[in-house]
Amino acid sequence: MGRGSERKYPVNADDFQLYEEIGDGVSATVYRALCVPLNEIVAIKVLDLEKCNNDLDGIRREVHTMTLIDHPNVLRAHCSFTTGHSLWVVMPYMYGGSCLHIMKSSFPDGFEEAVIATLLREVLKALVYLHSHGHIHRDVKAGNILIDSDGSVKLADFGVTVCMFDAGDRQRSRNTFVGTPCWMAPEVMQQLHGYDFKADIWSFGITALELAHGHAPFSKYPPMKVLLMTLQNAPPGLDYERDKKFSKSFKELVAACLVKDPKKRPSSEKLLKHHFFKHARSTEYLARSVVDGLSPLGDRYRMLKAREADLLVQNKSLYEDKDHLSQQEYMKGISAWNFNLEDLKNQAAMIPDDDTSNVDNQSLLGQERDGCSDGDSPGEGGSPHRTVNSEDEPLPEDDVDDSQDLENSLAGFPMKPLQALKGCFDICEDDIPAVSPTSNDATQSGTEQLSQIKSPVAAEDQEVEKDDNDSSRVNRSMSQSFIRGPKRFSSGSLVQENIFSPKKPIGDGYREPVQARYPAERNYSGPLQSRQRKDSNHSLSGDDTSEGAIVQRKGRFKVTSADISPKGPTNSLISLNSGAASISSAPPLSAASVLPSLHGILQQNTMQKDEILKLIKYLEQSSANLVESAEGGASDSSQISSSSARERELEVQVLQLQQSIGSLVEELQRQKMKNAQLEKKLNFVVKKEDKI
Ligand SMILES: Nc1ncnc2c1ncn2[C@@H]1O[C@H](COP(=O)(O)OP(=O)(O)OP(=O)(O)O)[C@@H](O)[C@H]1O
Repeated sequence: MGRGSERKYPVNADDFQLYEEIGDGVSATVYRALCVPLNEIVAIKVLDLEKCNNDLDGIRREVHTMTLIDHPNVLRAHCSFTTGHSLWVVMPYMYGGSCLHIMKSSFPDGFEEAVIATLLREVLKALVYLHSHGHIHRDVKAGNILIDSDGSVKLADFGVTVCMFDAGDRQRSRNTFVGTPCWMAPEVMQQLHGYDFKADIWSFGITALELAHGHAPFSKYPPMKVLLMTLQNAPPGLDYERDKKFSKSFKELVAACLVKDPKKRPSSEKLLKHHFFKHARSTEYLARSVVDGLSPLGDRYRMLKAREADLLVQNKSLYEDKDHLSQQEYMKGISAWNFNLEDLKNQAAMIPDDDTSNVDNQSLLGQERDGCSDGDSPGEGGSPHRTVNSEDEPLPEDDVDDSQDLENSLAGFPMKPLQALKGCFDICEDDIPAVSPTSNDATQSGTEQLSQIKSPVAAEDQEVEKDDNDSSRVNRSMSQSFIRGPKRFSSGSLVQENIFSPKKPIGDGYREPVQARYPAERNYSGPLQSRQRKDSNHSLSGDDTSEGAIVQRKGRFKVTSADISPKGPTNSLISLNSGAASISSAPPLSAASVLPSLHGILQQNTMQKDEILKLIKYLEQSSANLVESAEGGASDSSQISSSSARERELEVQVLQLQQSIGSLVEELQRQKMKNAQLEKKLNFVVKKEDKI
């Protein structure tokens, strides 16, 4: 090994003096070290080969790639060698360490825009280089963006880099499932059609949010949930209200990257020309504004480790008797790039029913581990308490509480919560389009719909938790809506908002107060569907966001061409409710502008119908299981006394489920009617257009 640089680096451990630890990852520990013969400070990544021997190929690939690359923004290995059971990879020492560590220690709420623009420009240069040489990085994130004392930026960690030009046939699409879930593109999660370098563009967009907020969207959640949220929710983005301090062009850049359809994402080359990078400065600026004043990397790393350990101790009592598998699952999934959906699902199936609080507590720890400053963030740290409470007894605000995890929502469900979750996975995995009413680029989302049906009082109660729980709503819309009976039908992307609470006014009347309460200074990322809708900048301009150009505005909502993806627009419910009326009342609309959105709506409608049918089936099955288990329980005399309360509970739940099914059937019929109406309108517009 060792076609490193001009200098000849020794390939013997004795020639290096290891100093303090400066980082660790899933597979390795990184040390600051002295290369004695060259009298040069280096970083050495020490990989325990015994631990990684199931992925020796991956390691070889990483090291090989690291020694071949030659770009100022890509971290290149000087040399590597094995010693004992370890592989040592000798690299340039980057004084500032990773952006993740810098944020954790000094910028918990993220960086200012000029810094972000500069960092991202440098990372993008690295990506342009890698992509043009046939590499997908596959692990773009703040933890892999290293800064040196002079402000130079390098993209590191080729543990998951893969060459697209394998086997001479320039294979452009991969079928392996690798990546860190929060940063992972939906197509990588789906494992359906493989993925290409556009997966890096998604991760790049997530990294942009991470740098802006101090943590990645969904980072507080366990991997299973991250998967669900990424697949089901509208893509995360910068919010018009909450992210006021950021420019329109930044919002556009993020929106351009975080489009679920990889084909619609710009290439790294195109992205580099985005006008957002006019905000970028020189790398000396980074040195001055970010690196200067930082304590030595080793000290910072030690401090962070200590904080992490404290947090673990603090939270230990909350989960120590709980299921350890779940902890492992969380830790592994969040931080590992060897991420296996099947494993995850198997693990999920093994988590016992009462694991609800566990997951949340782990999330707290995990986010600390993974660089999420949620411990400092109001609202986000609150979830463990809530969860613990909700396990014993539902909180009064549970009716409208969106902060609970999907697992929590399922806790009251008679069938095993994680079994139910597994069901969700199956739906997601096999039939993503059908379960993704909140598909691409939502301009109005489940989150918002949810907020529409919240009572004002509830909205007030929930104000503090709103930000960090946006992300869970769409997911939970399904579980909550169907599990807790009509009273709790808080809707979401799937179910028409007024169906479960027909007397409640919908629309701005309820939305406004909630939105007005966003504390402007809070910085959370998350799916932020409502933010996207509110963000009128979202895709207003910018050559790189052409797919997001506005096709049509409907009241407060806009339909963008990006919405007109094969998956249809995600503001479907509002569109469904108002679409027919607005077509006839909007005089300047041309068929050309309306048609695509109508097609989208129709498609969406059909998908919703399918989804509802699936859920009905699912609920019917669950309901049958319930009855069975209730009967089974009754026949077992030894359990009679202890299970009578449970039986009553089950009966209530059966009733609720039946009501839910009834409501769903109604909803289905209503949607069918709407569908028919829309079809009529569509035909009418088409005919009109043909005549013209
Ligand atoms: N050359 C370097 N100079 C300074 N710090 C470094 C260097 N390389 C790595 N680090 C620090 O060590 C941390 C762990 O890096 P490493 O690439 O080994 O992680 P990993 O095992 O690949 O982890 P992950 O899977 O989470 O990416 C980085 O986040 C960074 O803070």
